[in-house]
Amino acid sequence: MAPPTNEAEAQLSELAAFKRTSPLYTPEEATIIFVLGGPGSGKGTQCAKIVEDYGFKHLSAGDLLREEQDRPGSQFGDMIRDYIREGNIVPMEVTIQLLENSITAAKEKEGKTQFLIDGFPRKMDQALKFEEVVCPSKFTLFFDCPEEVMEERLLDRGKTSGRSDDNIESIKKRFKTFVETSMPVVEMFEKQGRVVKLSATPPPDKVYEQVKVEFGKHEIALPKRTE
Ligand SMILES: Nc1ncnc2c1ncn2[C@@H]1O[C@H](COP(=O)(O)OP(=O)(O)OP(=O)(O)O)[C@@H](O)[C@H]1O
Ligand SMILES: O=c1ccn([C@@H]2O[C@H](COP(=O)(O)O)[C@@H](O)[C@H]2O)c(=O)[nH]1
Repeated sequence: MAPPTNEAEAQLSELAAFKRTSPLYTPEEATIIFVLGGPGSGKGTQCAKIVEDYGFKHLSAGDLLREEQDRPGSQFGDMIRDYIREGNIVPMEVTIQLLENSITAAKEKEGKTQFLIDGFPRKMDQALKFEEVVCPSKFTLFFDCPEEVMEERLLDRGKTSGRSDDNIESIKKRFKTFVETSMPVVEMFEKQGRVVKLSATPPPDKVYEQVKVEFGKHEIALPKRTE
């Protein structure tokens, strides 16, 4: 077990986003789509397709946390490693600050205005705080998938992914966290009429066809090709 967890956790309230009381960006300045679904439901696979066609910036909360975990000198590295291995949700301050930094960088350096936030928010406090201090979301794309399908996909991915949590023990913990901690977030957004729910069981191209239909309904247009 990594020792500096408490020390790292004690630093969290010092992060810049948490000193604000209103969102950094308006929905006109940044179109935010949250992408949720159980572990292995195919969020990353669909995000890659959306990026190719629609030009969104894809920000995976899990990838950002893994990068921070491996960044030399990170004060949060050991803490993140423990949370991920146990399938738990890293304290929201870290994840929100990483997402905010990436959104700002993509806006300033790449001129991006549309963002897919993949695998986030996974816990109620993250959902509320992100919309309060970073930007309100447009809607949540939710990929619905049975556990047995997700388990088979993750075990298969685990043969080559090198991920510390693509093993049966961590997968079971991640499913539990998803049901107990993340589904209430989806249910809250659903009550607000802000969820687009799709079946993630068909093959990737079939799932993507549903995504495109829903994007059309929500007036998310394909960029005009110049050539
Ligand atoms: N519709 C699908 N049908 C079959 N296999 C799929 C489908 N979508 C994704 N996969 C495969 O399942 C595995 C998990 O997909 P992916 O990484 O996109 O899921 P994820 O929801 O982003 O997972 P995680 O939350 O664990 O990061 C990958 O190996 C991927 O190739
Ligand atoms: O908002 C988040 C998102 C992710 N985590 C942790 O990362 C792992 C892996 O996430 P993937 O989306 O499957 O790549 C997840 O199990 C959590 O431990 C998080 O803490 N907060």
